[in-house]
Order: sequence, then C-alpha cells, then structure tokens
Amino acid sequence: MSKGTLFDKVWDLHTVGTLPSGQTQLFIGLHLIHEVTSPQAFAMLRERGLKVLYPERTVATVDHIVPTEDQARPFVDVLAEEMIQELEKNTKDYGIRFYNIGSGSQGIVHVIAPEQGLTQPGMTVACGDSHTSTHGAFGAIAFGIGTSQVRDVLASQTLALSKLKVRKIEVNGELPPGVYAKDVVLHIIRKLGVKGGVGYAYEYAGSTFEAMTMEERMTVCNMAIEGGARCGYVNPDRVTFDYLKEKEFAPQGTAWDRAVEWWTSIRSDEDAEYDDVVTFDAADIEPTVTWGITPGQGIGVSEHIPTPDSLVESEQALAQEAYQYMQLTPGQSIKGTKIDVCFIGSCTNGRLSDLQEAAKFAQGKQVASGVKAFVVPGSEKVKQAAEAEGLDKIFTEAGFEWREPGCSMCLAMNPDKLQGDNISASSSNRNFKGRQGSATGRTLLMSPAMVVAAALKGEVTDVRELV
Ligand SMILES: CC(C)[C@H](C(=O)O)[C@@H](O)C(=O)O
Ligand code: SF4
Repeated sequence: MSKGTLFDKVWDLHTVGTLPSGQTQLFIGLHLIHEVTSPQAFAMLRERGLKVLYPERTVATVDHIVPTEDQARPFVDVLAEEMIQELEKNTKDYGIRFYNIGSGSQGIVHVIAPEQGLTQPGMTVACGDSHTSTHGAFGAIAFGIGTSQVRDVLASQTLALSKLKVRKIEVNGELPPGVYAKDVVLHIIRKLGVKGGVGYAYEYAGSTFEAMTMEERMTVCNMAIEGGARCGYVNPDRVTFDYLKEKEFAPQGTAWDRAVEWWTSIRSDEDAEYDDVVTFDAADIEPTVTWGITPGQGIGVSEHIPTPDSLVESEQALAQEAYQYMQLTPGQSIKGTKIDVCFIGSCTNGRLSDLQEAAKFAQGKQVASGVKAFVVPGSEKVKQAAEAEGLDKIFTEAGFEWREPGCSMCLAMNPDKLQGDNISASSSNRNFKGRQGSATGRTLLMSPAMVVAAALKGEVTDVRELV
C-alpha cells in the first residue's frame, strides 16, 4: 500500500483494475438506491437487456417524495405515486431488498443503512445521492453518484473513478455546551469554503471527533459534500464497533472478532502522509448559523452578518446576491432574525440523538405564536424509538407537529414546503435559493437545539442562553 491513510488502503483493496481512461475500476460493496435517481438507471439496464449483477448488494428505500402527514396510497401527488410504484416494480423485478413504507425500516437512505448495520468500516458505499458521504462516519469510502453511475453499479458492481487526494481535518478539544457536531461542520465549511474540498477526501481526526458518538460523526460526514469533498470519513474505533455490535447486518460470533481486527487494520497509520492537513480548535466554535445561500455563508450566533469590505474579493459577489435574496442587511446581528418555520429532521440531523437533544430544550416550553414548527424523524426506527421514550409527546405538547419519516422540507419534493419568502430555521444541510420548496423561501441552517431555540422565541436565538 502506497500511503497509510484509510482512504488509500480501502481504495487499493477495492481496485479491480485501471481503465484505458486512466481511471480506477473500483468495486462497490454496498449500493443504496432511492426513488429519485434509480428509475432511469433501471430503464437503461432494460434497454440493454442487462441484469443486476449482485442484487444482494443493493438496498432500496423511499424517502424524498413520501408525504409526512397522509401516507395513504395512492399518494395524492400522482407523480410521487408513480415514483414509488416504479421503485416497487424495479426492486421486485430485479430481486432487490426494498424497505417500503410500513416495513419498520423505511426512512432516509443515509439513516436506514447505518442503523441496520449495513454500513461498515472498510467498505466502499455508493448511492445516487450526494449525501452518501454520511456513511464515511464508519470508516467507509462512500460516494454520491449520478444516475448513469447507478446503472454502472447495478450492472457491474463497479464504478470508474479517479483517485482523490486526502486532507486531514483535525479538530481538537472539548466542544463547549450548546455547540454540536453540526456547528463543527458548518465552521469547517465556513473556513475552508464550499469548494475547498474539491478533489479531496476529508479525513476528520483529532480528539473532538474521537469523542463524538456515531450519530454526531454522521452529521459531520454528511456535510463533507457541502464543503466540496467527494467523501469524508472518520477512522473506525471502539465507538464505531460498539455502535455496530448486535446490529442486524453486523457480523456475528467469530466473524465479529475477525471483522474488528480487520477494521482496526485499515485505520490510517500514525505516519500516514496526507496531501494537506488543517487544524481547528473546538474552543473557537460557537453555535453556527448560515445567513446566506450556501452552507459556507455561516457565522457564530453572536456575530454580525459580514459587510462586503470584511470579505475577500472573491466572496463579495455571492455575498451581495445573498443579502438581496435573504433580505438581510450586512452588519446586522443574526441573532434576533425573525423565523416563520422551524424544521427538525433530514439525514444531517434526523436521528434519535438529534431528537433527544432537541426535546431537552422543548420540554415544558411553547413554540412562539405564529411559528410553524415540526419534527420529522429520519426513519421508522427513529420514530419508533423516539415514541418509546415519549419524545413525540414532549414535542407535541410544546406545539411542534410530529410527522412520519422522510426527507420532508429538507428539499421539499413532497408536500412539506415553505410558502412565499418565509424564512426557516432548519436542521438540514442546504440553504440554496428555493431549496425548501418556494422560489423565494429562505433557509437558515443550524443545529437541532438551535432550531428549538428559534422556535421558542420566534427568532434566531443563542441556545446557550437556554442551557
Ligand atoms: C434528490 C437527490 C439526487 C439529491 C442529492 O443528490 O443530494 C437530494 O438528496 C438532495 O439532498 O439534494
Ligand atoms: S434528507 Fe435532504 S439531504 Fe438528505 S437525502 Fe433527503 S433531500 Fe437529500
């Protein structure tokens, strides 16, 4: 093995060969599919009379288009109904496991694979979805791919890829109270830029990530793509193994011991060489909120929206576009910005621990009048576990709506949409123009705890004031 990073080891172990283009043909261990990016891929297979090579290595779920209120079939939205039917047919025709609504295991694709132990260290994972980087939290190399690549993986279980450079992002120290994994990743993107990671895999290292739970690591890896990196990962350790133990698809018995040994061996070596190393201090990270139209336009909640002259020239045009679209004034404090809608959910922050943390702040409080606030569990399993703990009651008593699992207002390919130029406090990962279903809708990204704080006050609020 050339260098001793996990990325290089896993890449080498999965290399089938070098293609005439110079790209690597890489074997994909786990392929995840959903209703949005798979239909055309299956159509291309049919056109060429091809089979799915290893159907047992593909797992399907439905997430983007599912309504989170009325899930009765047929769906009211005809297009959504067609899409779910298409997935039902394709998975049946090709013998692919499908976690449909009501199966007990349906949910956002990046939530359901880890929670069942499908995602494991040392794997290559691919999915026709940019946030596939989430799975890197396990020490897997996980790529978001396009529809023609979904076809390639279905037909050959391989992908043609060019090797990435590796940047180690080290964060050290304990996170201050009220500061979460979401703030860490928003801080990293703010500092390195939304294109800073282009051409790189991000290795998240240092004591801050080591102290994180698997769900927190998933939050960070989920947004690697928002920083431009194709994938992000954390080296597998005891936290990873403890999370996986006894999960449905995790190795059992003696196979478990062998797996742990192997998973340990693929960790980046102490003397591994990196193409770049960047270091941050956890103590410098505040609860972070985006004020603009990319996840890189973020500031600490106590800061003011940057003025053009405080920005480097290359950032100024985008900032001007953002002030206008967001209807925010340079120099104004982000704290106190009025909020219309509060959304807790998504593959970034829709897991059980996210809901638990949010519930701590919601308990016994009331959502401000005029604010619409709702909680969307990331999966059926998350919903069930949350209800078993009574989190649904805490939220509904506080005035939040409690919904069925799905992508919901993260991108609004379903009935959950912002109206007009409403502004949302959202625990999701993208604040692009029109992202949440209205062409003029505005999104402020933040941690679930910060979303609750905003819901209670009706404006951007520093969650540390509620601690
Ligand atoms: C619909 C899908 C292709 C898309 C993605 O690739 O990420 C979506 O999940 C998103 O978050 O924008
Ligand atoms: S929750 Fe959002 S980011 Fe995640 S897969 Fe769904 S639409 Fe994409």
